[in-house]
Amino acid sequence: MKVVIGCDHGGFELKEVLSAHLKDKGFDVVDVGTYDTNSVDYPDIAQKACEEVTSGRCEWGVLICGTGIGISIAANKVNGIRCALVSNEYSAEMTKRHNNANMVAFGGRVTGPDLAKHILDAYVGAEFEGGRHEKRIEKISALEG
Ligand SMILES: O=C[C@H](O)[C@H](O)[C@H](O)COP(=O)(O)O
Repeated sequence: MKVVIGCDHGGFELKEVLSAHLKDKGFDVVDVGTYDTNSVDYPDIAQKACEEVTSGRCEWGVLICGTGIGISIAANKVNGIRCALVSNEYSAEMTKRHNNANMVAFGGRVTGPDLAKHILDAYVGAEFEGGRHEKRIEKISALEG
């Protein structure tokens, strides 16, 4: 399965860790940058990564900035993207089960690498439940511009 990963300079180190982790788990990882710690603007990275998902080239994606906040806000402006900022395993699992989130965001300056890997595993291991959650997601889509 193809997945996308992207970060700004504040998320670069964690991106490297999570990208390697996803590859170890057998995912085909599309890395849209950034590729070093030079300063970049997270909305530009969010846009690139979201395009990989909305186009269907990637199934889902991971975004990382310093806090995870800016890049998730930017991603959630893109029609069709449901990006959850996650900092614990329960939320990561539930955002797949209930929100069918197609992107998860991390704060590279917030969440340590080992915890982040566990959080990502919780998301990867969960399944969307459908049912009553379908119509709620339809209502989210109806809010899109
Ligand atoms: O929400 C925004 C992110 O945390 C950015 O990574 C952060 O604002 C970048 O800050 P700076 O340019 O001071 O490294």
